[in-house]
Amino acid sequence: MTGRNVTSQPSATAFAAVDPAPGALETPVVALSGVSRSFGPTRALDDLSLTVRRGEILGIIGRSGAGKSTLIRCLNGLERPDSGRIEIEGRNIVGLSESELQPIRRKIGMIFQHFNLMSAKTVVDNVALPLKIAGWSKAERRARALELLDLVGLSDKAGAYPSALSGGQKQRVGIARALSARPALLLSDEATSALDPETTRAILTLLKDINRKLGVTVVLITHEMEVVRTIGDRVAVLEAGRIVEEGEVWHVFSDPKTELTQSLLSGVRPQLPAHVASRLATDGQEVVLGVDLTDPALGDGLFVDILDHLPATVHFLHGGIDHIHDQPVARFFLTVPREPAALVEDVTTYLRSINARVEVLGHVSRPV
Ligand SMILES: Nc1ncnc2c1ncn2[C@@H]1O[C@H](COP(=O)(O)OP(=O)(O)OP(=O)(O)O)[C@@H](O)[C@H]1O
Repeated sequence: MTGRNVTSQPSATAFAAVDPAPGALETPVVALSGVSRSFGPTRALDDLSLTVRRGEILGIIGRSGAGKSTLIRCLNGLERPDSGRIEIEGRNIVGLSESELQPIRRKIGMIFQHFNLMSAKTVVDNVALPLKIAGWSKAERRARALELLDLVGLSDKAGAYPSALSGGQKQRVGIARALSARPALLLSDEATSALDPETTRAILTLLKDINRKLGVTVVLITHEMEVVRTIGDRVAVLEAGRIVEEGEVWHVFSDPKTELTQSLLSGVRPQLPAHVASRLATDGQEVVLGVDLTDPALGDGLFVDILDHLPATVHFLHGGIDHIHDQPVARFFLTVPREPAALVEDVTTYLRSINARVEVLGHVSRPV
């Protein structure tokens, strides 16, 4: 069997990058086209097309019922679409029999919100389980499982049972198990949703590390925008079984185009202060502007220059500069007096001239 040789240097082997087949580098790890899946009258996936590039971390976000779980189940062959193609490393898996799906499922590791560990098995046996199913010898699978426990920082827990582990440790075991058969693709279904913020950060750091060191492509489904923002390279927004917005994380997070994305990201982007938002009206002496800007010079004084450039009657309400994957992005709110009439236009023209996106959010009466 290929890919099961174990060397005498566990860590080196565990960290070795996944070797793609010749020519596979250009093939996306996942390519979906025109995938539909209905349950009675509900179209859970609706003519969905999506490509996952090799080596990337793709976050899939969407409201409850958007079709995220159905999508992930289609990717690992647990759900059959009514129509469309699902290619895993170039092979269409739609229509394959269970036995034909087995080797493809081995290329896909899966981690879950509630870890799904076997309570009657030790940590090392949990990690080795997929290898047992794949027919590895006892010695080989134990050696591989120990390498992976080393990779996830749990060498000292090999003989423990899951009940003796914390949530974060259980998820590390889940990650080690998912990686045991050297998958090309790791599917993460709300893997940090049951963890506290500190443990979440540690698990995300581990996932990013694994992605970079092993070259494993990661698709993560989550309702936690912070997760995508922290480790995602790209993000796809799902609504009613379709992708409604897709792009690099820093780009989508700094300039979300659809109302759905704006609403999903409201917790991780500066928002209009509540005392102003509650008073927004179609009339009032002050116009409220929302401004989004991405520019490498933002961190080098551009932000201060912009504020300096504005007339003294324009007030900065709230916002600032953030960094998403080292890209400085600014989002802020201004009030501009409605009179003189040309002022709002002058301010808007200036901000647009430096490539900011400016939105008139409404009016408020003084005092703001
Ligand atoms: N086995 C099923 N039988 C009937 N309806 C289903 C089934 N699976 C999913 N659905 C429906 O398909 C739609 C998409 O469901 P899905 O579970 O994929 O959404 P989701 O985005 O994962 O939601 P959540 O975030 O709440 O888990 C929903 O309307 C759901 O009720």
